[in-house]
Amino acid sequence: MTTVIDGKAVAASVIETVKSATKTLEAETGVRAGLAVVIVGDDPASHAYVSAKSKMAKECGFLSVQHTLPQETSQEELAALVAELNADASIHGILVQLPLPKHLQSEPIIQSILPEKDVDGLHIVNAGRVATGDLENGLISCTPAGAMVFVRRTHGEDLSGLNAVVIGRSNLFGKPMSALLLAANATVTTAHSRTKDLPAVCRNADILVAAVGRPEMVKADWVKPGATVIDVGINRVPAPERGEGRTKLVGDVAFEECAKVASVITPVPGGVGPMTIAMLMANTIIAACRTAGRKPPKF
Ligand SMILES: Nc1nc(=O)c2c([nH]1)NC[C@@H]1CN(c3ccc(C(=O)N[C@@H](CCC(=O)O)C(=O)O)cc3)C=[N+]21
Repeated sequence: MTTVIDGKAVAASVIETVKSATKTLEAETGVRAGLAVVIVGDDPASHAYVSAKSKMAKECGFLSVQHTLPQETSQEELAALVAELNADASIHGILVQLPLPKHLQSEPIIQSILPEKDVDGLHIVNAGRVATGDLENGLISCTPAGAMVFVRRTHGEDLSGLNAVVIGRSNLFGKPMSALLLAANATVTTAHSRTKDLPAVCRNADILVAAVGRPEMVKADWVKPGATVIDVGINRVPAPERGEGRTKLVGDVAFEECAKVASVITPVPGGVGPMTIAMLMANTIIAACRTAGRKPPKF
């Protein structure tokens, strides 16, 4: 039987841990975890994500602050807001929603966030800690951190002897995901668009992670029988079967056919997506615990 991972349920269990750690931290130290989310412009999809994050932060018991800046915000104005949040002791986590409007450079903004408040895990210091296998002192990027929760709940902490293949090599996901799997002792291949015979490489994977951004690219004959398949793709595609002009979300994995071969698989929606938001909350309580000199919870 194939297990379809319920990402919403796993995310809910992460959120429960965050809630109780938030209560304990406040009761014992008086420190209330604080998350600031910054959004620039009026892209509707970005606004939907940001409201979901702010709402979840409130549910966790955090101080939740949202800064909505107009489309015409300048680089200097955005940098000034980040500097203000860096200096604000009530804020433990800062997230600047990406992508930024075209006239703004995201890289200098992200690198100006204090690493200890970089709950997105995108600062070079946090990326470097992951790359060097130091998973104790930094903040780990939310989507790979969430995917690793699925991997740990399926295979345990130690992946010795298992082959993992990550399709995708972005700084946002593929590279940190490969580093996390390697730190857990898996034998890791990072595959990408230039990889020769990608299906054959994938068939070698006990753990196959797809993050390419191509709808339903991974087919059943790419999957090793009994493998764990984690789908990180979020692609909006036309769904004429649901009515004219309608769309739906699909992953990078052809779910129905791959589910017949895999032993564990994540769906889209309802897989990795909800975990990304849950791990943002996890990073915020981790950051808050550290500033208060408390040991953060494990996820
Ligand atoms: N600084 C920054 N950090 C991010 O982490 C970040 C970002 N910018 N920009 C945009 C992407 C995208 N992202 C998602 C989070 C949750 C779902 C999610 O919960 N998806 C639901 C479906 C939601 C729907 O129906 O649209 C699911 O997969 O079940 C998806 C995507 C975070 N991102």
